[in-house]
Amino acid sequence: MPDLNPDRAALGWNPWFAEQARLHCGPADTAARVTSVDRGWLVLLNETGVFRAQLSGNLLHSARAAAARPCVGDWVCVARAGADGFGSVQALLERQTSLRRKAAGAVGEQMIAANVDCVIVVQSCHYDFNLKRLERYLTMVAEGGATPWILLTKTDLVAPEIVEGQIAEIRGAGIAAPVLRLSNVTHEGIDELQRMLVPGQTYCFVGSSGVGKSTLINGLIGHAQQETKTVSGSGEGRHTTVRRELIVLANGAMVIDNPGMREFGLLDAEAGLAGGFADILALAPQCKFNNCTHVSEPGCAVLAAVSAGTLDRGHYDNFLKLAREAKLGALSPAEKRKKERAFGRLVKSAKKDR
Ligand SMILES: Nc1nc2c(ncn2[C@@H]2O[C@H](COP(=O)(O)OP(=O)(O)OP(=O)(O)O)[C@@H](O)[C@H]2O)c(=O)[nH]1
Ligand SMILES: [Zn+2]
Repeated sequence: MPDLNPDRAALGWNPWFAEQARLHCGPADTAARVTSVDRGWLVLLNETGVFRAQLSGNLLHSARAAAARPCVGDWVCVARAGADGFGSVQALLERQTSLRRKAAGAVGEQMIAANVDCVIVVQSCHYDFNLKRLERYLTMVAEGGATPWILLTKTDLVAPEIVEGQIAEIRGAGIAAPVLRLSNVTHEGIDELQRMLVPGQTYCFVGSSGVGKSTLINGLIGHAQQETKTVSGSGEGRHTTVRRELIVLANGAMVIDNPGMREFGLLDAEAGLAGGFADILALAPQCKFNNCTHVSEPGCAVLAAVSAGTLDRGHYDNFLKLAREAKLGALSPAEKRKKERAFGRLVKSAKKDR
C-alpha cells in the first residue's frame, strides 16, 4: 500500500514517489526530502521534522556519477537513527523533474536541483535582459521537465516602455511562458508573484548574479535567510548550523535557493560578458595595461568611467561579480583553466574588434 501521508504531500510527495518508495525502500526506511547537501552530509525534511543524514556506503558505491547522488529537492529513503543518531540514506527515488547543467568533458551532468515544479528564470530589465541567454535557460528548463516562468526584475530602474519592449521581444521569439515583472524596491509585482506560488509546489529561481534573486527570496521568506539548526534523528546528537536551501514559505509553497544557482549562472557568464557588458568591454582597450582586470590597476578606463559617473557603479559591480564567477566557479581544475582561457580570448577579441 503506497504511503500517501498528507503531511508529506505538503512537501511535494505524490503517488509517483510513493510508488518509487514501494519499489526501492526497505520496510524500516522512511522517505524524506533533501533540503541541502554539504559534501557528504545531507539535511533532510519530512513530516517528523528536520534531521541530518549521510549517504550509506552502498549508495556511495553504486552512485559513482555526481548526478546519481542526492541533491537539493530529491526524495530519498533513509534508515533513521543509528547509534550516532543520524540518518543513513539508502536509496535515491527517481526524479520527476531535474535542473542540471551539462558540464563539458568527462565531468558529465551536474545536478542543480531535483523535483522542481517551476523554474523561474530571472533577468533584470535594467542591464541584464538578453533574449539569447533567456532561450538557453528555457531550453535547459524544458530538458529537465519543469515548467518555466520568466521574471523581469528592477522595473523601478527603467521606463515602462522598456519593459513592454522586452516582453514584446520575448513574445516575438515565440516564447509562451508566463512573464512576470517586479521591483524589490517599490514592491510592484511582488503580490502577483506571491499569489501564483501554489502550496506543495517547488519553485527554483535561476539567473545571473545581481538580478535580485536573494533580495526577492528574502522578501518572500519575510526575513533574511537564517542559518538553521538541525538535530540528529534522536534529537540528542551534535547541533550544527547549516544553510537550508529548500525553504517552505508561510503559504506552503517551497523555494529553492542554492549555491547551484550560482553554478547555473556560470553557464551564461561568458554570454553575459559579451552581451550585457558590451559597454565595459568597449572601454577596456583604453586601459593602460593589456591584461587589465579593471579592479585596481592604474590607468584603467573602466574605473575612470565609474569615478566620472559615466558608468553605473552597480552595473560595474555586477560585471566584476560575473568575471569572478567566470573564472572561479565551482569547476574542476581542468574546466577552470579552460574557462579562464576562454575568458581571456573573449576579452582579447573584444579589444581587437574596436
Ligand atoms: N533598483 C533595484 N535594485 C534591486 C532590485 N532587486 C535587487 N536589487 C539590488 O541589486 C543588487 C543585487 O541583488 P541580489 O538580490 O543580491 O541579486 P542576486 O540575483 O541574488 O545575486 P547573487 O546573490 O549574486 O546571485 C542588490 O544591491 C540589490 O539591493 C530591484 O528590484 N530594483
Ligand atoms: Zn581596466
